[in-house]
Amino acid sequence: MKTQKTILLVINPIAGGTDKKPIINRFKTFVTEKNYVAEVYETTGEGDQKAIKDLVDRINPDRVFISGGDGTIREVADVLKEKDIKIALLPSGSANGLAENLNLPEELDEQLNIGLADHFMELDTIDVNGLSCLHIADIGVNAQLIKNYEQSEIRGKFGYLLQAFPTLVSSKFPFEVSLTVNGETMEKEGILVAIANANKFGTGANINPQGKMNDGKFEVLIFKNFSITEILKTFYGSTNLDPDFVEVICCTEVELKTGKPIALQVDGEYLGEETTVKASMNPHKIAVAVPADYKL
Ligand SMILES: Nc1ncnc2c1ncn2[C@@H]1O[C@H](COP(=O)(O)OP(=O)(O)OP(=O)(O)O)[C@@H](O)[C@H]1O
Repeated sequence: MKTQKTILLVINPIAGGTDKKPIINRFKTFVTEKNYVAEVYETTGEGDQKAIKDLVDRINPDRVFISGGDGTIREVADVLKEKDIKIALLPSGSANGLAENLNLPEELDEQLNIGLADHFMELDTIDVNGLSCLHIADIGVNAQLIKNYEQSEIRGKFGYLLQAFPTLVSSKFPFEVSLTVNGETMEKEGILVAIANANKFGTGANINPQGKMNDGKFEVLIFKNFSITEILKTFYGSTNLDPDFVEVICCTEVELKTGKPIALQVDGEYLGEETTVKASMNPHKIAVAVPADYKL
């Protein structure tokens, strides 16, 4: 008798503030009908990486489905680093940045079909202060916004919106930053410095139109000021942002130093205030399931 392969679902029950039972139940039925064994791990927020690692070592899944926001994807990718296990996404966070960049459909069954099919992208991973980053890390206003959101009671997109105003009037911005990139050190001033593997934030704003998630490089984007016109352009996916608003440097390694501690976020998760951020391209890539018509 042929041994059945196992598909693991790692799911964050609190992501996006929605009930996850429908996703878990549908996942179980769907993969069982396709003759796989379904295994589910629900994150607890404590010691998940160790627990997932132990589970993966024990059950040796054929691939791992991840349901949550980018924070959950990042944590699982960290565990699977150096293991040759493919991942698939069932987005359920409040802002699903990575899924937005991969053009994943909204419908759960379509996502499950893509996850079980054989179209993959070898996604770059960046090390940011020792953590894996698949999507976008940044210091400045966006990270501050995520911090304020995480401390608030309201989840979901509305929660982000509510935090926008107090964040934008904070006295911390703009800040001075020294960047060492491509063998050169430069002094800049900005409101946000992003280290971007992907193009878009989870809100859909296309901050890095030139970025490719599988080219072995990332972009450093220095947003210099608040320009409503340019911010709106990012929302409409313009590939033509004004250099007075954002400066873009393509590289494989960067060091950022700020005079005062500035909020840092990696893939949607606030990581505290830092004065130094080091990022470098990790030689390890992770295969992620993409729609058949996804253009690499
Ligand atoms: N059961 C749980 N209880 C509390 N926190 C949890 C639990 N499981 C995971 N977490 C925490 O959730 C965070 C990751 O959240 P994730 O990014 O997946 O969702 P989100 O914040 O709703 O979505 P997004 O990042 O798209 O805004 C991590 O900090 C993790 O420790």
